[in-house]
Amino acid sequence: MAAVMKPRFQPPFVARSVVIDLDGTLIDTAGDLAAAANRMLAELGRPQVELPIIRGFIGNGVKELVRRTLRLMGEPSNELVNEAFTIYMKHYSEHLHDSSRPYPGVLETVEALQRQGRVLGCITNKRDELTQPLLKALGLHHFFEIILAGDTLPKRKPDPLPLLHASQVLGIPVEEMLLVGDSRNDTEAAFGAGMPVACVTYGYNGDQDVRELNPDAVIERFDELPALLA
Ligand SMILES: O=C(O)COP(=O)(O)O
Ligand SMILES: [Mg+2]
Repeated sequence: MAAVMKPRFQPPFVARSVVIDLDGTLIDTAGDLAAAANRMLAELGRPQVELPIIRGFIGNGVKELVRRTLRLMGEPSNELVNEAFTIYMKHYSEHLHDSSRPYPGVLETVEALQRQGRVLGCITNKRDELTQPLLKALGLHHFFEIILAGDTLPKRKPDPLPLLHASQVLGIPVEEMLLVGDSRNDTEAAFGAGMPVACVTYGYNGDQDVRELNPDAVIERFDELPALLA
């Protein structure tokens, strides 16, 4: 059987709709995510962990971040993960935007894209109860026609389901959309859905350069995006 090849796209992208990842793409959330992890660890009587380590654990939702953090101190039981997750959620939801801010150029760019008549969406693995207040607090919420969080649908990125769902709800074919993200979860979801994908270099993809993920475009700042669009 012929190997399944990822469809290739190149700028300028049609991008009637631009769907954007949250953590590491729209908003720099690592400081607050790490602070909540350290508050959780303190409450559990465990040692603190440095920000760069926690940064590497972002991308698969808060529960996975909690599990990976605990794993630094030995394989945790599911019970411990659940207990720690409850503690984490309490602290993180109380300090969602102490230091979290949109990356440079984000606000101006989403505004410009909207003015051009492009339909905007936010597709994140972050839980809905965290996503909605964070986007509201930072003045981004009203730009998005669709917001799909990590627990909105039965599957999340890297599964293509959220992208296919957005395409269906918006009535725009996947190849006329563009996903902007920062990690392997984003590129895998886009490849699976047949959607063009651009990666930002400043986000959270562990130690790996996003260019190795083979996205259709790479940008160093969010405001380089409009130049890639038709
Ligand atoms: O919540 C996470 O771990 C990551 O969320 P993201 O999909 O917005 O990067
Ligand atoms: Mg991300």
